Amino acid sequence: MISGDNLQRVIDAMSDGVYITDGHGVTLTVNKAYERITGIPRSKLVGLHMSEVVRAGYISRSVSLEVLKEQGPVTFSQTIADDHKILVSGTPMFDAKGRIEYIVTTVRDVTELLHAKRAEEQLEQILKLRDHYGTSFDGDLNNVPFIISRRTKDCYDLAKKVAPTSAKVLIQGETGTGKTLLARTIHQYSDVADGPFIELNCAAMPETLLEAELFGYVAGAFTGASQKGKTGLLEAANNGTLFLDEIGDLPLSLQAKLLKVIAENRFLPVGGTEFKSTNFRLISATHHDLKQQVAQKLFREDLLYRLNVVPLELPPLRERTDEVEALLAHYLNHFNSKYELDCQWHRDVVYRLSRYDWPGNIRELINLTERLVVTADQSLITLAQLPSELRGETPEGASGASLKAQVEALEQRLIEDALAVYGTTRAAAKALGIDQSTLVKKQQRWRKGQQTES
Ligand SMILES: Nc1ncnc2c1ncn2[C@@H]1O[C@H](COP(=O)(O)OP(=O)(O)OP(=O)(O)O)[C@@H](O)[C@H]1O
Repeated sequence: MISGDNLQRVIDAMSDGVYITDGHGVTLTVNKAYERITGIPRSKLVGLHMSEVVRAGYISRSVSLEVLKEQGPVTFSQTIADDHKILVSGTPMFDAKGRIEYIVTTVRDVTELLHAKRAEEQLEQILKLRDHYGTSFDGDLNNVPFIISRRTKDCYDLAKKVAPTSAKVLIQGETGTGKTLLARTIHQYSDVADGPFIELNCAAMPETLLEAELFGYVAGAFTGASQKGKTGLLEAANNGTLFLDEIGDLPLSLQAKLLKVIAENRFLPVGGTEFKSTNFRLISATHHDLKQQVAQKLFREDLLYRLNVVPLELPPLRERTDEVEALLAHYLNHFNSKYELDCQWHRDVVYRLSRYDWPGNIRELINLTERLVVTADQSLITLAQLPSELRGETPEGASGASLKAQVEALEQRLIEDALAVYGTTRAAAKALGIDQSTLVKKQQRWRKGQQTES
């Protein structure tokens, strides 16, 4: 049996707070951890009845009194000084006659645990965001063949040179020219390479959503906002890189807010009152001529100067024709192994494609290669398999079909091609200058047509 001083030494060695009363609720002792957690010295408590402890204002609620009332164990959580959250559990100890002899209460400070839980939740949220925004790149950068001509090499050389500095980089280039790949390269060669690479396409969503994604929001900031609030990308990119693609499409109101974030390294989440600090490497990209946008008052001049410390320009593929052959060879290999095929380019095809002007640039080349590989009837891909606009023929009018049918067929092909190049109905519709709903309706009509034919 442990008794007297030894019992006190034992409970003092415990990391949770311990509070012991007799069977009437009179304080017998507390341990050192209890004194530390609550800030109340033992000398002030010993001999006091729990109701007096409450009356004296040391605690707001006594678990021991509740144990006496319930004649059984009781647990609850409480907030004490400095916003500390404690978990209080009272357990009765009965004598041989079934009367409560002692009440032993343990007090655990769970503030740290809650912080850790909150941090865990935030981490989970950030990982989700990264999953959503950071994985469009498939594979390891080192495995990407940097198929680059002299002109593109200059651009990559400059990018690698400025990567270890904190200078802001603005990449200019048409869609599919490799802006994201270049931004990732800068990140990989930068001092924050171990941090996150967070990517946001500013043209992809409406203004309010864009603001919520970037700045995050506090719980209940607006109808439909999640209970927990949401970590914004500005915070998720902390100690890493934030890549803002299509920055030219950032609405003016958000341009002003972004400028402030860049100047102050802090921001207010939507609906929040407390600033959050953040520190990230900013890389932006656009296919627009931002100077022209400034002249049209669509883009803030002060923001342009901030972003454009190091301008990098990725030329369109039609100006890098010496890369086309290598790109065709590389992506043919890639899709051959992906689909376990053995397709080859006919040299006329390579010749023809080297002279094509690739409005969708490298992405169009990749999509075309995949399409040709998976639809090939034979291993040699010849000119006959190329879409007619790439073959350089004009088949329209030669088929004898009605004008309406021919227009429809042309429309269908243009939409299919745009989908192949841009990947989504929204982007394809935008490129073709039609509504997304119109494009989807047409697709549905064609699908129905196919079903009735078959
Ligand atoms: N030098 C290169 N060698 C091989 N593949 C490349 C090269 N540059 C880009 N690519 C590939 O081309 C595709 C398009 O590149 P990326 O997504 O970087 O273009 P982008 O300019 O960011 O396009 P968008 O403006 O539409 O977002 C990607 O699959 C990328 O891996």
